[in-house]
Amino acid sequence: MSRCRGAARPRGGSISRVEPISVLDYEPLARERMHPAAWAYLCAGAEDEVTLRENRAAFERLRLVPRVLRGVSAPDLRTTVLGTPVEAPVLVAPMGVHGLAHPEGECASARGAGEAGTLMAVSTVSSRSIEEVSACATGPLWFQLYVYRSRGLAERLVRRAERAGCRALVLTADSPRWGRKERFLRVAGSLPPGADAASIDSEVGEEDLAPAALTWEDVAWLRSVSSLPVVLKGVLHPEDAVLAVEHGAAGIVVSNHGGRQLDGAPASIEALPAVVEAVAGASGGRAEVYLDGGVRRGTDVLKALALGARAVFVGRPVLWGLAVGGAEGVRRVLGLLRGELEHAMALCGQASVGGLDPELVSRGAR
Ligand SMILES: Cc1cc2nc3c(=O)[nH]c(=O)nc-3n(C[C@H](O)[C@H](O)[C@H](O)COP(=O)(O)O)c2cc1C
Ligand SMILES: CCCCCCC(=O)C(=O)O
Repeated sequence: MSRCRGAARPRGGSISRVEPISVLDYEPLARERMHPAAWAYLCAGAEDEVTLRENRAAFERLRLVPRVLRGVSAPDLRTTVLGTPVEAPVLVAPMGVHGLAHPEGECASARGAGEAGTLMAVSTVSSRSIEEVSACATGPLWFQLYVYRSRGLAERLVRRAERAGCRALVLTADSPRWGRKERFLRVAGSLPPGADAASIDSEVGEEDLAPAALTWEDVAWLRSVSSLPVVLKGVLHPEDAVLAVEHGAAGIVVSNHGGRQLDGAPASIEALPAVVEAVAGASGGRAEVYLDGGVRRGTDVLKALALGARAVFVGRPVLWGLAVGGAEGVRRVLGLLRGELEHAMALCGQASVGGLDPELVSRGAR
């Protein structure tokens, strides 16, 4: 399969001659610019990519039921995430090795995110070190932590993230081992140049880089070694959401890792309502719930917000924008999503992202 998703798009390069008008227009343009192995890695889901496809299909099954005559002309998209103001509830997901998409890697992505008025989560396996990214960034950063078998490495990374000014730690919980990205394995045995992991390359030898099988005690451990808020990423079961709150998580990302870990896991948007309900019960609304996976349209963002997400993270489209236009491409991708969200809110009669109701979303025709 040549594309990251199944939907029909214009073929034959015709779209590449005009300015992209939607996020999805960036996908074929990015593919033209990237090494085939890098492209396969970026696109890949795990195994048969059932969950990867389902992330999109589940959004497409949902309907928005607009309210009318509400006098909404300029919806307010501004919000906060763990107290940090953002221009819109559309954040940059932690993704490794941005250097596969652009030589400036995460430095360009962080500039693009900042210029779009939002925050970026920097991956443990970023191509540029957390110090370099922080030096380039024009907006707030969070740091995504993979805990390897060496806990000493994890603690050193946390210290570096703190010194670099990151405002939260995102602990990825869905990766006790790496998902099998067969689409990538079929075309390449290894990643092409650009796939450095600068923050950790300087720290360890290969033998330390196996992921650890974490337990809930590790969440408590992370909280004990840092005063930064901890966000748990990769939660799909409501009981895990409750445990996350009980172990002190300030936020939860409902995520199946963009379909890259357990194939057959539910779509994130399907899992969201039960997690939102569980977190509301367990934390009285203090913990924030975010979503990622398959967000490609402003209407997807609106559906997720209406179903209780405080914000969404966007993954692959940010790398498409990065490949096509560096920092400016990232800014434009985020700007397109923001513009579409604003448009959808106006058409749905919604004045602000704070006042959305699950009633806005329906599973079928009314
Ligand atoms: C190329 C690539 C690299 C990723 N690297 C990481 C990572 O280092 N840490 C992590 O927690 N998630 C990682 N993810 C998962 C994203 O954070 C996010 O969950 C996912 O991309 C969201 O789905 P979307 O791409 O459909 O928007 C990666 C995803 C991709 C596509
Ligand atoms: C050997 C490095 C694997 C990094 C995994 C990054 C990730 O979470 C993803 O690609 O997905």
